[in-house]
Amino acid sequence: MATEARPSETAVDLAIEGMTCASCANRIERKLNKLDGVTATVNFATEKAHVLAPAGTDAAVLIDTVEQAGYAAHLPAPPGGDTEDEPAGRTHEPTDALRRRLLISVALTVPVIAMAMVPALQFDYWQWLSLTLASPVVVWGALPFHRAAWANLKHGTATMDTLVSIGVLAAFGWSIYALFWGAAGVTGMTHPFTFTIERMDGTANIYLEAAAGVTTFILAGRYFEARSKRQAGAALRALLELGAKDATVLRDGVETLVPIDALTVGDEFVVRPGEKVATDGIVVAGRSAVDASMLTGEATPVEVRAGDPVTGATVNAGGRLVVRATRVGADTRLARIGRLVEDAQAGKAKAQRLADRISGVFVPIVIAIAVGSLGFWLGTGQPASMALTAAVSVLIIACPCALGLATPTALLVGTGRGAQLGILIKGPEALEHTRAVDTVVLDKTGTVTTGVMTLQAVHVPPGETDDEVLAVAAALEAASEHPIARAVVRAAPAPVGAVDDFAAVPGLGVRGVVGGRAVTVGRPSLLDEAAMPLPDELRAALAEAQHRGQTPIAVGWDGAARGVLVVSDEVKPTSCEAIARLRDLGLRPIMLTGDNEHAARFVAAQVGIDEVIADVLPAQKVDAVRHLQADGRAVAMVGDGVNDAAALATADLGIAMGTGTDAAIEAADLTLVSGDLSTVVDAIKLSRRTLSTIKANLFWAFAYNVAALPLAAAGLLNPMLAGAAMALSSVFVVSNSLRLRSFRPQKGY
Ligand SMILES: Nc1ncnc2c1ncn2[C@@H]1O[C@H](COP(=O)(O)OP(=O)(O)OP(=O)(O)O)[C@@H](O)[C@H]1O
Repeated sequence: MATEARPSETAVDLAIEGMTCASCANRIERKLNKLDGVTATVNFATEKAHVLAPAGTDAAVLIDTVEQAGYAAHLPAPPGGDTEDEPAGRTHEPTDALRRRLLISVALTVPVIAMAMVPALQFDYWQWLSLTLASPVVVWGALPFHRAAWANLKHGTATMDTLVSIGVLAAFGWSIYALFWGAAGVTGMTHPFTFTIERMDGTANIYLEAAAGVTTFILAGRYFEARSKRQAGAALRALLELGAKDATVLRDGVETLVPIDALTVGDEFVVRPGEKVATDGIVVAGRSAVDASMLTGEATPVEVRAGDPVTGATVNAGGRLVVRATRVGADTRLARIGRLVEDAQAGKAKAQRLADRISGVFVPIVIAIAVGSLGFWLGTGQPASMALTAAVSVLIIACPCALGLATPTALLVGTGRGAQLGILIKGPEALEHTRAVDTVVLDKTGTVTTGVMTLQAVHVPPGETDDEVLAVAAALEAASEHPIARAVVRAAPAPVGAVDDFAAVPGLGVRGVVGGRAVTVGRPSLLDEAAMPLPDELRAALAEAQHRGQTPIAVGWDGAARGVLVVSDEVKPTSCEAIARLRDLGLRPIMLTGDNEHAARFVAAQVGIDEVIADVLPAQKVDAVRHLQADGRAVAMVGDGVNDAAALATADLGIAMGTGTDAAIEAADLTLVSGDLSTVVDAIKLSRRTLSTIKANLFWAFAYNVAALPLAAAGLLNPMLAGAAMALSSVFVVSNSLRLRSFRPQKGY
């Protein structure tokens, strides 16, 4: 997850060009971090740098620093703004150039390899034709590697490109020497492969097929890598491009089409059937069904009418709507989703940080091993050709490009696929957290239930009227965001007066002054505290409502309890199945709620949860999670409310409902856009699969390097085969990551 900027800092995102390997990202990161007060994360897969710099830092300084390191940087186009131009103009071009370079190199390399391998093709002096064909490949085909190696050299560093460049040039240089000054150019045939150690003058051997072959294989690896990287990023771009491009604004009854940027908060705009909702807002007129499947993966359109919120980029499936804009530009839900996904993709998993560090020290060590094996074989009296083969193979095989790609590509694809399904994964840490989870703690209201409460009954003692109690309670509750408060306000008979000195007591209720009366609404204990104990008949009504599984709240003012309001909500249609699926996954569901025990058990029984922790205050929710953790459980917490935020952050894995409060979403590791509980299972499964993909990638990339190095140093690997194997390992890692694209939720989409 990318770190948030503090007030004294600014966050700058830069698009970086010219990185060829993960160690380039490391270098840029180190350079930027050397600047005073700067913390930078550079991601090779997304080709972006996320920089936190002291407030007022000029982006030009950062760009300069990147350029000094030998790469190009520029400020990226704003998300949702020029996104159409950006991928078409910028990202395709380097891939096309790379493709041309690759195709020409392939055409020149095939005959070189064929001549070296098939004795029948070795006419007299064939080596000179080989040289003619291989030279452009080694010089021009491998130019990106040479250029990068040169830039590195100037800065006293070495990267993967250094290995490739030295390896290719060494093989080529040797061949030239052998042809012009040795015996290679005069005999009819040489044995190009050195699996067997030849005890003869090494100058009879040339390695042009190796030099050209390595270049071509690595170019191919880079090309496929670049292509896959683009494909992987496409999911996110598709998401950001979902937004409407213009809006039909309604001013003084006249409809005008304006570009989306011209829309401001408070504007009313028209959405005709089939059109996209321009931005987040509240319906002020009309009735329709809105299809939000592109954001939530939820196939069934949702009914909306005046007063209901709608999200930008969703599609109006029914009638004409007039919507008042509440959020525009970077504040919209779509923009926020985009940022969350991008942040997630920019993050680095712990394992990857280790891989980055290793590849940082790896290159010099490899060069040392290469020089060492060259010296060793020469010292033991082997022909120079054999010693050179070993050294070049070491250089080629060691390039741990696959290592650098292991995490970013899997994250890119996994989080991209998640975004399509309405599962927002905050970063690699979130993935690591899903691994061990064995217990899922679920908040009740808004998570297992719809969170839309309705007033069921009003009980008043003699001398009070239902309407008055309700009206006074509603006046106070109008200032609260709680689902209970909304139910009371909705049910109130007439508009009621304003409230002064409003105070919410989390998990207990609300207090304030309405029309000169000091009013308290909430749990009976809150009224007890205010010396307004409930009379017996109200206590009886309260107990009865609780037994029915409902939520009663007490109302009192001026020193006396005035009534009991009973509210309840319904279980979400998908909750029951979701709990069953959580159990299938081996997870233990527990309900944790601030509501009364009876109401909690009533709901729990409907969805198949048998463990209930009820009557907990918001602060105690954290304690409950800690308790479970102290028992050795790895806890996932699913919640939606402000009162859940601390528990979400405390849990090993916090999962927020996208329909919930911002506080909950900020605190969570995963956000489920749809607010559908059954997505929890998919989210855990997708996260686990992404994590295991990362691990498999890292394992294979590492195992390959570790296993192949000694073989190469022993002179048992031909440089060309080393090049092919190296390229294949990168391609393997990237395609393994791409398999995450096929992740399918169990059902319902
Ligand atoms: N605005 C309010 N008006 C009336 N009662 C309230 C209000 N806020 C809280 N309460 C009382 O406090 C109790 C606990 O509230 P809290 O917000 O902690 O949990 P909840 O949201 O109802 O349930 P959950 O923890 O499952 O989300 C409620 O059941 C209610 O009795």
